[in-house]
Amino acid sequence: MAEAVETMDGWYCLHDFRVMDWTSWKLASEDVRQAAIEEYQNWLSNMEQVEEANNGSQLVYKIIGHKADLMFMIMRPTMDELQEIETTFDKMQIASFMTKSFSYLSVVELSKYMSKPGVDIEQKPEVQARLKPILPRWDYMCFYPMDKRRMNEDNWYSLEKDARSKLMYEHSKTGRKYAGQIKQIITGSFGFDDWEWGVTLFAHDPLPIKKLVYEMRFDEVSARYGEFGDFYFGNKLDKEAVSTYFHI
Ligand code: VOV
Repeated sequence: MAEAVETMDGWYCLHDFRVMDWTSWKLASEDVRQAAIEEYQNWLSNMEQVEEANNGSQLVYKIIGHKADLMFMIMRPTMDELQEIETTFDKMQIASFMTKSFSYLSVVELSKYMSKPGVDIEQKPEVQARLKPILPRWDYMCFYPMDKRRMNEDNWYSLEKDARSKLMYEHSKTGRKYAGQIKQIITGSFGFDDWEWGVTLFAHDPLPIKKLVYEMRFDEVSARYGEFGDFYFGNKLDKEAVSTYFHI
């Protein structure tokens, strides 16, 4: 039996996708729309305070295409907080103009493939900062879930740890070429959701995301073992731009 790699786990994470019912929104009175926007902005302000206190982080993206209109990426120290945030949001006026199209539940995960035996890197400040990240305010975001294949000869989970480490090292070399252009957050979802990992990529420009994902397809770990779900791509929706976004 192959040995599992140890993981370090940080904040819990919910990717929550909503579709806006623009027809009902247009039919609502100006007063109802205004009240819904204000309630939503207050909610965002409360969430920002949590982030300022370093107790979580969140971002909202406008998704391009028909899979969703908005994506909320919310990170908190506990799963309970995520559940509470989701319920609070569902009870708000603005949510009655939205339907839920997809969600993804996971926890920030770093594996110990790259760490030296006998060295506990988990308490290092830079590792803690990656496990409990304040999300980058970068303009573009790409999210997709993925699995490692378990099929005939190509079974990631029966590969020896050393072989997996080598493949992950090659993977990291490709990733590092995009330093400064792309930030990645890998969240693990074994037992929490339908896929094994969530991949969230942030960039200042959309194109490096395409180039990185394409280049990685040729790394053995992706070419042989990668299975991918739906891709979501969006641009950031700041609190200051909320009124413009919802304006009719
Ligand atoms: C910005 C680029 C970038 C960089 C630098 C990078 C580096 C690294 C390192 C160093 C490590 C291992 C240690 C750790 O940190 O866990 C990982 C780990 C992982 N990655 Fe990665 N990855 C990137 C980017 C990156 C992308 C684009 C993808 C999607 C793959 C694709 O083909 O679409 C991905 C996936 C993963 C996954 C699923 C894991 C966990 C696998 C497991 O079996 O445990 N990743 N990754």
